[in-house]
Parts: sequence; structure tokens; C-alpha cells
Amino acid sequence: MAKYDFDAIVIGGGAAGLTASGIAANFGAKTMMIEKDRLGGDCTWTGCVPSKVLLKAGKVAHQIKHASQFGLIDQQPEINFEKVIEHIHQTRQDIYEDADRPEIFEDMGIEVVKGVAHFLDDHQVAIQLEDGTTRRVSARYFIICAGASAFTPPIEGLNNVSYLTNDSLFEISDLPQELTVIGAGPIGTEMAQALERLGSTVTVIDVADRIMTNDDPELTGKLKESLEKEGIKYVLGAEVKRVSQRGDAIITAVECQGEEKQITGDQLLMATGRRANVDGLGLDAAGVEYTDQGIEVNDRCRTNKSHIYACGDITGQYQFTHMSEHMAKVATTHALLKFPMKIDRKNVPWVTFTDPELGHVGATEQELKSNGNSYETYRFPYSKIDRALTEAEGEGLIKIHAKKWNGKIYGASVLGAHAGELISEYAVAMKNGVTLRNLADTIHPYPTYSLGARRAADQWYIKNQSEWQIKFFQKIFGLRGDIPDLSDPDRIV
Ligand SMILES: Cc1cc2nc3c(=O)[nH]c(=O)nc-3n(C[C@H](O)[C@H](O)[C@H](O)COP(=O)(O)OP(=O)(O)OC[C@H]3O[C@@H](n4cnc5c(N)ncnc54)[C@H](O)[C@@H]3O)c2cc1C
Ligand SMILES: NC(=O)c1ccc[n+]([C@@H]2O[C@H](COP(=O)([O-])OP(=O)(O)OC[C@H]3O[C@@H](n4cnc5c(N)ncnc54)[C@H](O)[C@@H]3O)[C@@H](O)[C@H]2O)c1
Repeated sequence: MAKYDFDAIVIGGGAAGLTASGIAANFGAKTMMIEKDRLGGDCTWTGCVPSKVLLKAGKVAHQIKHASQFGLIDQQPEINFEKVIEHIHQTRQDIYEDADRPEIFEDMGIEVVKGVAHFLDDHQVAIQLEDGTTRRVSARYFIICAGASAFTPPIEGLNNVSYLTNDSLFEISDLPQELTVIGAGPIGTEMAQALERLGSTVTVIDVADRIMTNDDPELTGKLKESLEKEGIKYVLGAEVKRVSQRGDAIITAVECQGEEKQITGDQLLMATGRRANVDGLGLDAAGVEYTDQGIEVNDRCRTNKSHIYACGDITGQYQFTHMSEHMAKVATTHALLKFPMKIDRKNVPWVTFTDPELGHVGATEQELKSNGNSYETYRFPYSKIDRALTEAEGEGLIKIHAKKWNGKIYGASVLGAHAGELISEYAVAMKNGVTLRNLADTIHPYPTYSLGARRAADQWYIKNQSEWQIKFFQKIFGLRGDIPDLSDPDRIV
């Protein structure tokens, strides 16, 4: 008789858990996935999917308002916010039906159980089932994929007002008239733009002095300017002192540059980060080490207990769906096949889906500087990408950090339309050692945004040009033209 009930038990059925159980079952492991709520997790229900649908609704409204840039007539869009929310719910449901439903995983041979899991010891969990009973199961390996939840800092008065988080935002039926957002990270920034475009007046507060502090400061500066032009107000470098309710109004008091200010709104969105769901998992009973930030794992997603792995937001490392999936692949492959796969920390991409989008992959300029890397920055503006001009999307900039002598790419950031798609070109290039020279020599179709990536890569050739090289070619090949003016280091050809 087998020593354990299952080869692998996966706790949590979000992006990490769905991926881990799917891979485990495909490797031939007897697998159970335990989910306390709905399969799909944060991404499908309270994160990526609803936020991207809301952003799209805002974008359509914005385009209707600014149709004259395409030779059409500007109109005030009629917003039925209830219908917008209904559309969000329908899209979530469609995605759930298509990709997350339990039957899809049961068809792979996975036992899907609805219930709350907690460890009894390092090989056994108890599942509290919906009918009030408890089931005990054991496994050779565990993969903990229990995710994270909205974190709210201790702010005086916060618990006495009714505030929104990503859990409640997509369930409201009335558009906020005056929305205060605390937090100018990706959630605060995306949701501020979406709701402002749908008709809210939005003020965003952050203790940091710039928005989206993980991204390139030049590009976030440009993005902020663009969002301010649309009407979003920013109060940055501001310490939130207290929050209070006066009638229907929520008053947020902040101290900013030594002065106290009050920001009034009818709704408050807390977008102040997310914390790992470590409570209630019985990690102490299993002997798994964790902190407030999450379960500690090594490069193979392995905890201090060698047969227990953790992936995704529960580790507090990278809070992205694609990284949850990547970590699940690393953990499952390592646990079940002993394949020495590691988290790829060098080529991590992320995208914030504002309009314009902001994407990044690899090292930031700050990291390159602090590591003492020698690098050159190659820049190419969207105003020189014909496709962007045909679509009135000329606002944006591609920035690539690469080695001067061979064009090896260290990192790239893109602000502009379809930056999320463009950044994948750099991710593939970096992962596979494709240099700027290779990208410049690859034929890209005209007129596409990706042709902008080729033209950005051309800048590597341009920056490596020198007067002596040209004179040398002239001499050898009998060329007789003028020497181009190479004096401007930022010239774009
Ligand atoms: C508003 C918003 C927008 C976002 N947009 C993007 C985006 O555009 N792109 C991107 O890459 N990322 C985005 N993210 C982040 C992304 O949603 C998360 O990184 C990702 O969903 C994490 O997946 P996970 O599987 O680690 O956790 P989760 O999806 O949170 O899944 C964890 C699951 O575990 C279950 N669970 C917890 N404890 C137990 C237990 N004891 N027993 C049983 N089940 C349990 C939970 O119910 C949950 O379903 C966004 C997040 C938010 C909030
Ligand atoms: N497009 C995407 O990929 C996407 C979109 C949304 C969220 N996410 C993921 O979700 C995670 C959480 O997003 P987030 O925006 O909530 O968190 P975040 O940690 O990225 O940003 C939180 C912001 O809140 C500010 N803040 C914290 N406490 C504050 C206080 N007391 N007063 C004022 N400001 C305060 C911080 O300075 C920070 O700028 C992100 O790390 C990201 O990985 C990804």
C-alpha cells in the first residue's frame, strides 16, 4: 500500500495552483487541488481580468470623447456603470468557464476539492469541507499556492469608514463621483485611469514622491504627466494622517511638505500593496518557515521542508500571474522529476496596462548602476514609429540598456501603445542571448509597433559609428560623400 494518499497536494487554485496541478497530473502524479473559494483565484475574479476589462471600458469612453483625432466627431459617452460591471462579471465568467472550471482539471485526473486546507503535520492536511465535515489527506509533496490579499496599513480612522479594495471594487454598482486612491502602484494607477475615463474625479495619494516606483523613473514621469493631462490629481510624498467619514464624504487628511491637506471623496480605494495569506495554513504544524512577507523559498521554490514547495503571491516575491505560473512550473518540475529548474530572476517582465502601457523586462538602470555594469542606453521614440502615428499613438519611448561592444541586452522599458506585446520581444531576446545587433538584422514587417523595436536596435549600430570608421570605409571602397554629423549622442537615425 502507498505510504501517502497522493503524490502531490496543491493548496490554492489560482494561477499558481492551477498551473502546478495541471503540470503534476501531466507528469503522471496522483494529484489533489484544494481551493476554498472559486478556481481562478485573484487573477480571474479580483485582479488581472476585471481590472483589464474596466481599463478597456475606460479606453473606449476616452476614444469616443476624443474621436475627432481620427476625423470623427467627439461625443460625450453615455456611461451605464451597472452595465460596465455586468460586462466585467460576464468576461470573468467566460474566462472561468473556458480555463478554470473544476471539470477541466478533473478531466486531467486531478481530484479537485472545495474546502479550506491546513497542515496537521508536514505530510498531512485537514480540509474543512463546505458541509462542515473535515477530511484528512496525506501527500508525498505539497505545493502551497495560497496567494495574497489586499494589505491596508494602520491609518487612524480607516476601520471606521467603508473603503474599497480590489476585492470589492468590481462589485460596486455606482460609479464613484469623487474617488480618492491611496497608493500609486500598479493597482492605484490602472484603476485611477479606468475610473477617471468613465467619469470619476480622481485624486491619488502616495507616500512615495513618484508613481510606480519599481519602473523606470523617466517613463513613469512621462506616464504621470499624461495621466495628469487627462485630469487625475496626484498628492505625492504625502503621509496619510487619518481618514474620517462626514455624511457621505470620506475625508483623507495628509501631511505633504510640512502642510496638512484634506482630500474629500465619496469613495476611497486602498491600493497599498498585498500581503501573503500565511495565516490559517498551519505552517507551524508543518514546520515551514515564513515571515509576514510570505513563505520563504529558494530558487527552486522549495521551502525549508524539502518536500514542501510554495509558488506565486504566497512567497511575497513577484506578484504577477506569469510569475506564479513560472514558479509553479519550477516547483512541480523540481519536486516530481528532480529536474534542476530554477526561477529565472534575470528576465522577469511586467506590464502596467494604463494607456499608454508601461512594460519592463530585466535589469533596471538603477540595478545596473549599483552592480557597476558598463552599459549604454538606446532610445527610440514612438513619434518615429509610423504605425503609432497612423493610430494617433505617437506618445511613448523605448529604452534599452545593453552592452556597447556586442549589443547584449540587460533590460528594456517601453512606454507606449502595445508596450505589453513589445516587451515580450525583449524577453525572448534576453532569454536566448539575442543581441541588439541580431534584432537590428531581423526583418520586421512594416508598419508595426515591433518595427519600432528593430529601429530601436538600429540605434546600436548608429551609436557604434565613428568618424574614423567612415573615413576608413571611404578610403577602402572609394566613397566620396560627407562625413555625417556624429556630434549629438542622442541623434536618432
Ligand atoms: C487589481 C489587480 C490587478 C492585477 N493585474 C495583474 C496583471 O495585469 N498582470 C499580472 O501578471 N498580475 C496582475 N495581478 C497580480 C495577479 O493577480 C497575482 O499575482 C496572481 O493572481 C497570483 O496568483 P496565485 O495563484 O499566487 O494566488 P491567488 O490567485 O490569490 O490564488 C490563491 C488561491 O488560494 C486559495 N486559498 C488560500 N488559502 C487557502 C486554503 N487555506 N485552503 C484552500 N485554498 C486556499 C484562495 O482562495 C485563492 O483562490 C493583479 C492583481 C490585482 C489585485
Ligand atoms: N499590471 C500588472 O501586472 C499588475 C496590476 C496590478 C497589480 N499588480 C500586482 O499587484 C501588486 C500589488 O499592487 P499595489 O499597487 O497594491 O501595490 P504596490 O506595493 O506596488 O504599490 C503600493 C503603493 O502604495 C503606497 N503606499 C503604501 N502604504 C501607503 C500609505 N500608508 N500611504 C500612502 N501610500 C502608501 C506605496 O508607496 C506604493 O507606491 C503589485 O506588486 C503587482 O505585482 C500587477
